[in-house]
Amino acid sequence: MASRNQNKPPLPNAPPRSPSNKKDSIDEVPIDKRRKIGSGKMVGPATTGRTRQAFSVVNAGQDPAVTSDYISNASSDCGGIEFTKEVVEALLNEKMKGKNKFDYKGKCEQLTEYVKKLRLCIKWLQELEENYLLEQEKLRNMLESVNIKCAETEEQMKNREGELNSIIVELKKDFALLQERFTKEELDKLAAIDSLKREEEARVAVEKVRASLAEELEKAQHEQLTANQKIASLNDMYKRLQEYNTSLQQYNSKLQTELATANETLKRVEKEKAAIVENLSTLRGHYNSLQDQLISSRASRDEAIKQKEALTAEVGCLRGELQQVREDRDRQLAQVQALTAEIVKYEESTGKSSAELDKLIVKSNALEDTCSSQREQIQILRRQLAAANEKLQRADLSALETKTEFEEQKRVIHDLQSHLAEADFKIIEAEKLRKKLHNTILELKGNIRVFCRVRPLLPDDGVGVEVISYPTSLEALGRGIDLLQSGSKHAFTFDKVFSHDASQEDVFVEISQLVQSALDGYKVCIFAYGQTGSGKTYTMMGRPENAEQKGLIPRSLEQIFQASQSLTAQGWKYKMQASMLEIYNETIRDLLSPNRSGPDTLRTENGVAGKQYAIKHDANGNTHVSDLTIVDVCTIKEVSSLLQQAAQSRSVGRTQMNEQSSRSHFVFTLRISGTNESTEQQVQGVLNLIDLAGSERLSKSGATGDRLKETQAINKSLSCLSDVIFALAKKEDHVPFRNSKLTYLLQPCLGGDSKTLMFVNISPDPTSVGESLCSLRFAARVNACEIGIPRRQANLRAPDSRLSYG
Ligand SMILES: Nc1ncnc2c1ncn2[C@@H]1O[C@H](COP(=O)(O)OP(=O)(O)OP(=O)(O)O)[C@@H](O)[C@H]1O
Repeated sequence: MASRNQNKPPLPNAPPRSPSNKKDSIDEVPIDKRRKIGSGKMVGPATTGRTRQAFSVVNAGQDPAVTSDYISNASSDCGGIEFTKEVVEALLNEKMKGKNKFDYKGKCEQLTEYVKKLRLCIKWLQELEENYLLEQEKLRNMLESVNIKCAETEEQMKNREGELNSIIVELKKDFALLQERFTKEELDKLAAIDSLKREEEARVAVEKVRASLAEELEKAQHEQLTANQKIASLNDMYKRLQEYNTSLQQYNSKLQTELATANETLKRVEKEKAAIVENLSTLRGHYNSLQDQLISSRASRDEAIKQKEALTAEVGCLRGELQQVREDRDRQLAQVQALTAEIVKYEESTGKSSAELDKLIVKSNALEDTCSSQREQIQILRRQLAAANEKLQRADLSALETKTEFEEQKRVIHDLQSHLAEADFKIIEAEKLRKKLHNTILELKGNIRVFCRVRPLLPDDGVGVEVISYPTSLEALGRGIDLLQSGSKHAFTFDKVFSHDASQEDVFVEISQLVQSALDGYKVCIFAYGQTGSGKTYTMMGRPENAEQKGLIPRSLEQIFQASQSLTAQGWKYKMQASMLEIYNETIRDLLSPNRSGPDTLRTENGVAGKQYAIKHDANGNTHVSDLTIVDVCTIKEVSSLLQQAAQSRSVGRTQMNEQSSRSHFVFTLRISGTNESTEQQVQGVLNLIDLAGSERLSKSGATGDRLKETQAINKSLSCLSDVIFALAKKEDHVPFRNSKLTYLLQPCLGGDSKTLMFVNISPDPTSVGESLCSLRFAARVNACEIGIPRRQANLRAPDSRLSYG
């Protein structure tokens, strides 16, 4: 009985079987074969196939009589009979009781009944045991399979655990590395923030200096203007004074000549007067002598009269002597007569002389009058001359003053000019610093930079009002552009705006630093966007055969080769690899493939037969195009000939908008690897120069057939580009880079850590104003896009490191 019990289901007092904690092993046991085990209850096994007997629940501690009744009521083949421990124990403890000690018959009947019950019980137990054995067998099988599974799972778990452990170890390592990097990045970030702050401060200071300089410049310009005006007015006055001076000098010389002639006349008149005076004096002398003679004659007459009287008296007395006296008298009389005649004559001549004298006196008076009037005139002239001389002196003085003032002004102007030159120099320096700071800020901000270039009007362009203007305010100078469309003005500001008169050199100067950074290990991407015929190819490629009209690509390459050459002195050695491709109708074409002979070469959908040009980006953000021809280049000459080869292979066509329209996106890539033997440094830069195909309206392009297909493909890829830009600008989680070959190829430039610059080319043609507005709006969106912060690919050279891209 004890050995049998081993295979029996647990009795109510036995400890319940621990349920399996493996869910799957429980699940594997069919529901109808599961049993409930509870205290005080015995649940029979479910039937195993043959009979399906439900176990009923029997209460423990049942009365033996009840048990007996119960058993007696049971059917004879024990079907449906269930025994409990108590029933069995009651059955085993049952005593045969007769009516009396000798009631053997009754006892015998009881015994028979008891044996029957025992048989029934044994049969039930045997069945039960059988069932249990079967079930045990099944359970064992199940247990085995579960064990196998368990072992397998355990094995798997062990393997997984191993894997997980190794992953955990790697993750821990990564974590440590990341933490290290994170702290480094944090430190870098802090340093960058610090330097940004410092640069911000410096920028503010520079802005202040610039503002004060601008103010000073303005003041200086104002001063210069007023000085110029003053100089002009002084010059004017000086001129007028000089004219006045010359007229005065002329007048003076005229007066001098007049004075000379007047002097001459005066001299002549004085001479005449002197002669007349002399004459007069001689006449006067003569007159005086005549007067004297007359007086003496009168005296002698008086004497004679006296003598006559004396003689007459004497006549009386001296009659003898009378005759003589008469004769004397007659003689005397004759003499008197003669003298009288002479006196008369003299008197006549004296009268004549006095008339002449009077005349002469009148003449002299007139001459004296003339003389005095001339003297007066001379005095007046002298006074005038003195005044003129004074004036002249004053004029000379003022001229001298003006001259000194002029010299002073000249000196001031010179000072101002040197100040201006200094200010200009300072402004240029400040502008350089501003640009550098601006670049740094942009680098820290991680924005795509946008330069706008407006091409000049071409003979084929439409005529009308000028639609493009440039603001002149200080903050928008050189950075703003205004577009006029149907009377309303749209203002845009970019990092730089080049007007139609900007030369290729002017444009290159602005990007040369960016190109240089490719040599320093940055990924640089410059692409030109714009309506067809707006000058993208001119900007990127230009006319390489003409030194002045060379575009950015040849100029950038020249700079890179020159700079790499000059860096050899510092121990740098560079290796350059060039590749060129075009995306035409969503298909990549290798422009340097030796199998290509020209644009019309027969190609498969994917380019040259058998080649799969698939784009892939690696973890470092480097782009690889499988099967693409990559050429090692050492000189600018080599690259130039490759560019020529590519230009010949490129798909171009004639459209209504452009004679030589690019029908594909052209991508030039230069990979630069630099190693410094002395410092063990390594840098890996990439320069991507991209000339996009021009956007155009189908209605305007007038395209049909293949051209229409091309135009649709171009517009689709450009619309994918704008979708990407919009998603980036909105910082959406999903950016649809994979929607076109162009956007997928540009993914590291648009969403990565490269330095990216976009040229938006604009046509000034009034009929293209709609397209220009679209381009400018798109460019403004691009300018607002944040990409990653440019990262330099530089490291210390590992002992066996090699170039890893190609
Ligand atoms: N800055 C400029 N100075 C002088 N000529 C220019 C300038 N920009 C463009 N052009 C002239 O304008 C015409 C169109 O320019 P270009 O072919 O570069 O345009 P595009 O934008 O590349 O057009 P597409 O997208 O159709 O290829 C050319 O004849 C070019 O020489």
